[in-house]
Amino acid sequence: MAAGQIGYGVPPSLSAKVTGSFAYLTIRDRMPTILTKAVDTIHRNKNKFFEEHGEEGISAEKQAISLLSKLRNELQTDKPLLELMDGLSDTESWNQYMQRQQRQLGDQELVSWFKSPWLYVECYMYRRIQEAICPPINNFDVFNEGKTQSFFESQQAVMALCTYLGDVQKSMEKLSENQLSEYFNKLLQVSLWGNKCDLSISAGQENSQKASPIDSLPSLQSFILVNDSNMVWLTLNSSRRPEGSGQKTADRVDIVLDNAGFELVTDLVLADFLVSSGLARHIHFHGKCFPWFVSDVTANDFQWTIRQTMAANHKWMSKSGFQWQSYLNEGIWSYHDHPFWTQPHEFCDMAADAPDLYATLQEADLVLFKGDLNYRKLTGDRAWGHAVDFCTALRGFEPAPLCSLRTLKANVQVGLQLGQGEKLSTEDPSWMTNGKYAVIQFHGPKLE
Ligand SMILES: O=P(O)(O)OC[C@H]1O[C@](O)(CO)[C@@H](O)[C@@H]1O
Ligand SMILES: [Mn+2]
Repeated sequence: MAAGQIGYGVPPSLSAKVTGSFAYLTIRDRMPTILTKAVDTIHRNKNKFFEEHGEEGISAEKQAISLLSKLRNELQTDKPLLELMDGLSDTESWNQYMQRQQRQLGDQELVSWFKSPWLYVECYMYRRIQEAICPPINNFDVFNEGKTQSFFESQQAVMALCTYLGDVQKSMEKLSENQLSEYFNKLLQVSLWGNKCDLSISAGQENSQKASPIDSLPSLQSFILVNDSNMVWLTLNSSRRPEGSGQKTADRVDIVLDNAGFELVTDLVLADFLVSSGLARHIHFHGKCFPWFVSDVTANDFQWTIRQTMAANHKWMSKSGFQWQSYLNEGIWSYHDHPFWTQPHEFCDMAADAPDLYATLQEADLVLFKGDLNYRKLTGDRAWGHAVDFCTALRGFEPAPLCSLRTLKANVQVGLQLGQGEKLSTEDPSWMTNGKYAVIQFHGPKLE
């Protein structure tokens, strides 16, 4: 059976069919709010569109507002999903996926917002936003304000983090293996908790990081439900080859990014540490090729964040920014944005639907997946039991040793101890969706 097909023991996809479920509340409440904010943002930029594009900019603004309002009405009245008509490079793939969804539903009911898988319709909404914003304003990122605000309002935390990185790097040569792994664990957890800052769960409410990210780690420790940091450390060390050993030396870690703003800075700091400590020789970053889930990183966000860090009036921030830019110039770091990351597929379909991307990930020694949406795609956004193995939920998706760094914002979680989920539900009924808990969840060869 092909990976991803419904087979024995594969539970159903989360959907809004379950009234009152988190999927239902997201589609009924949060997604329309995101569309309303998008309409408001476009309206507020009307003059900008006129200045840049004259009358054409105004008519594109009017069209975007009308299409987004129509989209919101379709969503709120559970209309059938519509084929995309914008003829972009991924249009055909999206329309084929819709036909695949329709085949799974059969001809009794049409693919629609409250009946089809939540993962699919939420991704589809962001692709319809892209369709609504036509030339000449098609490069306008309707979520840009929120992403830049998150960065500006996290400056204290960014400065503290870059200062910490600078201090660690000053003594890097003298660090023992234990000290190195200590710093690694700290910066891995900073990147993990950076994922709390995402705008789609807050439907765009500000979410900047105020306190020092290092100082808050001890108080957050008990909220990490699965901590496979040791497996990540062993994987990195097993893939490291002594210089000149003639063995594979291109140690490569891929980071599948999530949110811009503070979270992206935590990922850049972690990546800098991996390279400057010698734990990895190359980092491949994977971002989104158009604005996605409100706060996800696009190429523009990636470049903007590095430029802002370089330009900071703070010694360690600007030092970090220049170091990051030179990693990019030297090819030690590289940024990629394959269309698959902005499509609705579960990751167990990647080998079949994006074999080129799967082959790329297979070249990595470790792939870090940031955030909740990536976790939902890793597990197919299905109603697995909490004690089901992560490996089972991956359903054959294993291009390389991988680790999810995720704060829980959707009600799918696997790989827990027997009874752990039930215990959490009594202690904190919204534990899967309130963003307070997190996992560092690894899948790969067992190493001693
Ligand atoms: O940015 P992250 O961590 O992927 O979080 C996005 C999550 O927020 C939500 O929009 C909240 O429902 C989820 O649908 C989505 O998985
Ligand atoms: Mn996100």
